[in-house]
Amino acid sequence: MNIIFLVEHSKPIPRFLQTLISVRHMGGGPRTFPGGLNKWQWKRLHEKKARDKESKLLDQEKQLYQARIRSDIRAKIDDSSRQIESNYNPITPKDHIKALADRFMKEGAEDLWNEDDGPVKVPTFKPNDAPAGVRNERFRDPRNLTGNFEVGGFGGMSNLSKPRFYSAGASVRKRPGRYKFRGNDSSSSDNDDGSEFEGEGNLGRNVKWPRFGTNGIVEDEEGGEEEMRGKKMAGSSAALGKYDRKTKKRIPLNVLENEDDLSQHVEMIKKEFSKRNLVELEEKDDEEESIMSEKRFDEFDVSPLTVKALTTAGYVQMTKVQEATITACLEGKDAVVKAKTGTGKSAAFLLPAIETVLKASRLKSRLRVPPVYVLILCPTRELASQISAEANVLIKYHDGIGVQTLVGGTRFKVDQKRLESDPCQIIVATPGRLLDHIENKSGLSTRLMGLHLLVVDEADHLLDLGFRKDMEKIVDCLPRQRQSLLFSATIPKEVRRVSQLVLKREHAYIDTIGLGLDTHAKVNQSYLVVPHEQNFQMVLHLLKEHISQVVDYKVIVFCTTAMMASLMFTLLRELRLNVREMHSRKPQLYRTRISDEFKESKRLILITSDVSARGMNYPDVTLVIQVGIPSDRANYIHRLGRTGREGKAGEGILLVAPWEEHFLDEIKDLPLAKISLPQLDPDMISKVEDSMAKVDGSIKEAAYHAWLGYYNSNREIGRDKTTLVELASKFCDSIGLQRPPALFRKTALKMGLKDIDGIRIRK
Ligand SMILES: Nc1ncnc2c1ncn2[C@@H]1O[C@H](COP(=O)(O)OP(=O)(O)OP(=O)(O)O)[C@@H](O)[C@H]1O
Repeated sequence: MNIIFLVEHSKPIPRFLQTLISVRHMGGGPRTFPGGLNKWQWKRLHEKKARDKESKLLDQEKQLYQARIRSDIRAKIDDSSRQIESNYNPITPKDHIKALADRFMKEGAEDLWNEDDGPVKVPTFKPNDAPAGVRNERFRDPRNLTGNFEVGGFGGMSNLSKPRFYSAGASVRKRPGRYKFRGNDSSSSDNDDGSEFEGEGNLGRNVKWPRFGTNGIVEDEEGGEEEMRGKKMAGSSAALGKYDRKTKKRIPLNVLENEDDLSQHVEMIKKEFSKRNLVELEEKDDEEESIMSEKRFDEFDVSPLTVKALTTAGYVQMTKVQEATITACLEGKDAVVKAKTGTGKSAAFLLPAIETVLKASRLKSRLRVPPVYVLILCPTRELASQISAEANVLIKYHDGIGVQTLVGGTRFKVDQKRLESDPCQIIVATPGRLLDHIENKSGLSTRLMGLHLLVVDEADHLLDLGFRKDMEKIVDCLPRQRQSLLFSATIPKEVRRVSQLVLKREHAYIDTIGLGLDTHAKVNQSYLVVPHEQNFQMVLHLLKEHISQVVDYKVIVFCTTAMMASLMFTLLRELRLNVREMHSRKPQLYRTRISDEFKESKRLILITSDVSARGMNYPDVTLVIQVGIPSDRANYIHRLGRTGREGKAGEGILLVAPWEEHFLDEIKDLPLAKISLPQLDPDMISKVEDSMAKVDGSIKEAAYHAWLGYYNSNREIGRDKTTLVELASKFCDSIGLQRPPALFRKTALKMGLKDIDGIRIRK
């Protein structure tokens, strides 16, 4: 039935009518559907979607089912291992006797007792009460005691893993008053090796159950002794406990000795086990620590020319992160990848980047200006250059592929000219400069519309507040149909949440660290709590010590800010150390030169700020010193990650002032050892003071301002402004400033320090 609605155009259409109209529109008649599809194509598309969904659900079911089976098996294994463990606990002779006594006090076994033996109790026998070794049904049944029966001794006591008992045919001969036990075993093993239990006596009514005296002598009720030749007859008498008339209970010495042997034996086994476990753990640690995988690049769908370039560069095997990510990345999936510092993440995203370009170029080879197929974003200029350099190594044999770097600190026009003259398919950029190009309509925006792959290196940093706005603007200019990959050594939870800004909802999370440490086990980490006034002296002391121990030393000293790095550099240069300086206040050309020099050299100390904290691959750094707390835990990990790269060893020392100790809480899961404060050489202290006096006042003033700015923005320290300013004054003293430098009124206002005692405002 057709319903026709007459709707007055001037009035808005009511919501229910809108729904009905849209329903009717879905009805029949030739119509075009989104994407220019006709009705049947649209229908088929939806049928396919439904089928895909169904198969995905089935897949999930299958995985769940397998997981359930796995967990069942694991639970069973757990149970059985727990059982085995319980058998490891040797039963004490007392418990053993009690268990035997209990057994003979079962219903039907009353007649085994004399009146003298005490009241007959009928306790319920719990199978678990039995000693580990007592498993012989015939022995359990008292009726069997009147004839021959098999006993195997107390095998459960020494055989810890599996109960072995009564292997040989020990016999009790029915002869009243006499019990003879014969055992041909050695002292160490129980009766499972064939020792014979030979007892004589009336084991029927009124039987007197034998008790054992010392040295294998069996005592009867009257104290008569019977010879016991079986060495391991410990505690097989049921007639003990408080009903034993004997005032002095004699315990066979050899039994005790054996008990001792036994416990020693158990200890030995335990030690052996723990030793073995330790070795296994160490082996596992080594295995986990190794960054390499067994796989080779040529085992994956990587172009032979890339494999050739990799081989030329000395890469044959993949690293673990490369193996873990390559399939998902090549399949075009979005992914967040977390892997430790220095484990080859750059190549892990460069390989799929190159494959993306190859595939895309095949499809759209006739375009005049090639689109940018791959965009790699990273936080610093040096890192962008480093990634470009690595990309150039990998595309060495691909003639048609080009990489270009867009970073700040270089001339914009030069960038533009290069973009026009040599259009490349891969761009490595820092967000600021890329935005400049996009906003200046240099033609790059159009080329970016053909983007296939976006890589965000150091993703947690780029999605952090400092870069967030720029990132949002950039992502807005990119096509939605693209693959996005986020890489970092640290992916805090908040970052995973905001990663939706870049990623599709359905993306892979590849974490090669898992529950392990975020740092490398081969990097020794320690911290020192240093009073403020000794900070510079302590750095000098640590450097001198390291230099004296490591011939080819290569040290990075991280300072909290650029200006603090500048002060530290100037002081250490004054003290004639082989230092270099690198931070954001230096011109780009200088930074590039220092970065290249530090890559190549040995016996050099780089004094730097956080511009060097992430991604920089300076080979063979032997020590990283962090002076003052880093901005957060992730920053600590990245700074430390400049040493111990490619699975090598390294060392990291963190210097904190007593009021910075709260930061240690943030990294309490990391293995930092506390170093006690070393005695500083008075000569060295005065040298530092002399050199500090020679440092230019403007450097110190800038350092003071930077110091105040850094700690003022620290959530913990910046909260109490009065204390902050007091600490700042102490810092002033330590760098030889007579009084705190004045602040601009505006700055003081912004920092919330205007009316705080000790803050001077510029007139
Ligand atoms: N398959 C490989 N075989 C040998 N060396 C490799 C391989 N992959 C990468 N490398 C080397 O490992 C070093 C570290 O790589 P890279 O800089 O990519 O680490 P990263 O994981 O990105 O570190 P960070 O987290 O600090 O950024 C580099 O020197 C690189 O050349």
